[in-house]
Amino acid sequence: MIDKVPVIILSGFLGSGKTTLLTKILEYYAKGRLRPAVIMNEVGDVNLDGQLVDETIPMREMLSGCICCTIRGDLGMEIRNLVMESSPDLILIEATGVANPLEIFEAVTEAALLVPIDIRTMISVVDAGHFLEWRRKGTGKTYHLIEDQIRCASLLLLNKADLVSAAERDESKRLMAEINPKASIHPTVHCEISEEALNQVLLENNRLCFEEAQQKDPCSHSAHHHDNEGHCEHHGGYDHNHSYDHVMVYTHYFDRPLDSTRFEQIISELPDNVYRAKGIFTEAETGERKMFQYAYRQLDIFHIKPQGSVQDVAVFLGEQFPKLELKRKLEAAL
Ligand SMILES: Nc1nc2c(ncn2[C@@H]2O[C@H](COP(=O)(O)OP(=O)(O)OP(=O)(O)O)[C@@H](O)[C@H]2O)c(=O)[nH]1
Repeated sequence: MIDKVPVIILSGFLGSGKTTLLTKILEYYAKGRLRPAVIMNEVGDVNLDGQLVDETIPMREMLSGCICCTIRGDLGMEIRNLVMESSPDLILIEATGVANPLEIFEAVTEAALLVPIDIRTMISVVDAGHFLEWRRKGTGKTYHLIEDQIRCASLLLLNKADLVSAAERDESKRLMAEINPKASIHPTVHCEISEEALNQVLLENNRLCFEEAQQKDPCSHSAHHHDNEGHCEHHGGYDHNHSYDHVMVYTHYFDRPLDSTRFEQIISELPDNVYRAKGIFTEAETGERKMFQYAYRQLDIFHIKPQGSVQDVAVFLGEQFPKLELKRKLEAAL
């Protein structure tokens, strides 16, 4: 009998901390001398998060679409190639922040027809402050998507606990437990989770939560478009009406170094409907390459030595934000 390669899916809304968690899990496996492989999926056409993963880790990038819908058909082949080329002990899939968890589960289940893999668990990372803000609104595709990401996980990280008060952290935890009473919930800062908790979830087979979620809600709110009469379209196709439809991506390439003060100013003035931005640029003052990460009004900029040749680029994700105005401002910062 062929041993099945365990698959762990990392889910969570844009900027919640999935890549941060991925790097922690990879460090944890390195200590145990296990050889993981990674599939990274991005809705934009560049993979910047791959820069944060050690180049010795076998990795496949799936860009310009979402593995749960537009590029779902390619997932099986990517996993198959990864398994054949590097025989990993396990595979970690980092989904896009706008991926519907039930559909990722279905996509990986389809891939299991091509290659001997076994979905082990889904871990969802939730940005504590962002979750509470959406919860207070209580409507919209984004909120329902975050709810689904919570509902389907067996382990929940209530991340960015440093950015909320103790009372808000407790409120988020209580609300998350209402949505998914079965998952264990760990408040974290930078996804620092105990090895004991990781061990438990990674060793056990925890597919239960998303199977239950699927039974409860076969037409999940976030995955399907409701037509004007309120009918829910049925599962079956995945090239239509997806949660990712409402998210806009703008990719801007820089052909020269940037004035970093002006750039920071532009980022600090981004409208609220830009949820996420990230990129690499060359700082005009020093000539250094810098990576920036912007999520939920927080900006981090740090020095980076890119692996391979990466062009200077910024990717913005959000809903209905003015692309042209942003383009004009970015050009003025060159
Ligand atoms: N203050 C704070 N920042 C955090 C924490 N966890 C992650 N971040 C920062 O949040 C930003 C986004 O983190 P990522 O790990 O890239 O998030 P992601 O979910 O992979 O984002 P996507 O690529 O958009 O899906 C980065 O700048 C992180 O350093 C945390 O607990 N506290």
